[in-house]
Amino acid sequence: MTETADIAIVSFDRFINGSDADKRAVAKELYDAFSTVGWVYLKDHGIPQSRVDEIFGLAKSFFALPLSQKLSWKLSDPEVNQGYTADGAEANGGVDHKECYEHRRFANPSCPSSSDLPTFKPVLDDFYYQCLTLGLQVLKCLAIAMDLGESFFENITTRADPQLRLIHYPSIEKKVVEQEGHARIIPHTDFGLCTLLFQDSVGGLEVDPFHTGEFKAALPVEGTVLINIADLMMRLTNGRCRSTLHRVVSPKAKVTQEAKRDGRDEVLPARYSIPFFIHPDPEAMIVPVLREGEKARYEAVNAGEWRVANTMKNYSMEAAA
Ligand SMILES: O=C(O)CCC(=O)C(=O)O
Ligand SMILES: [Fe+2]
Repeated sequence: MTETADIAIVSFDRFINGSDADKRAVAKELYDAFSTVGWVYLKDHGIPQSRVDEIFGLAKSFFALPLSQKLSWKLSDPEVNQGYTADGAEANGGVDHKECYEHRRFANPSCPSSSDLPTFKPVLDDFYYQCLTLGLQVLKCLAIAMDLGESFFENITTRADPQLRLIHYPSIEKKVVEQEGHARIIPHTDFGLCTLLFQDSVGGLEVDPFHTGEFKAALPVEGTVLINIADLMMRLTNGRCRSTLHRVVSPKAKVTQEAKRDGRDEVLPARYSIPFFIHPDPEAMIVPVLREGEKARYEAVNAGEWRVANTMKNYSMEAAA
């Protein structure tokens, strides 16, 4: 049975409302987590649970629409990277069993209108800004921990256009998702600076913190948002913060006799999750910040080109067309 990943639960309240010493203490806790497993559960983060529940509700209403209607908002341009991606249309080296909707900050040409889903856009826009505010605070916290100067990340995120993603993993037979090369989402690292991840209570998210091939469960923890380091932050910190592999598979929860008897253990329930991927300004150059005597482990990359190239790798735009 998969063990549980050792991911710290950190209260963010002392960073938002505390003294300078409190802020530094939280910054150290975050940095310790990000430089080891690469993940943290953040609680008291300022986004009310009722709002998070509301967004899960919106996701359910959206994904419950007929496929033909969802396809009218199809994501088809990696530079715009906004809209709907059907189950099977992502081509990232394996077979995922999921469908997604991406929402952006500045333009959402492929978004349901108020006549399709009355509150969808305004509520998502609002949630987007709550996630952006929290994400920028987390970056500030990291800048303090690494003595980069409080506004280090502010300077490279003034026009940042992160990606709010709604994911639906449909109910599916276990034997389908457990085939070789299949998963709800196959092992990957995220490629921006960091990701905020809200998950429902179903479970199945696993991380391989030290890249040993031993995936461990990152169980849902009520009232928290998971934050994980992504590839650009790893490059920027010359590997000090770690972007680690993760995947979503069958939850390893105990099966009750009752569920076994009537066959419910053979079918996974639907799962929903909401990642928010934070990317820097497209013109930012991501150059490793070195400590004295240290050699750069990564080449400088342009954040905009990096994002488009990695988005293209993940989607088979032809298949989706
Ligand atoms: O659904 C999840 O919990 C993880 C999603 C994820 O890793 C991703 O979209 O990059
Ligand atoms: Fe991910």
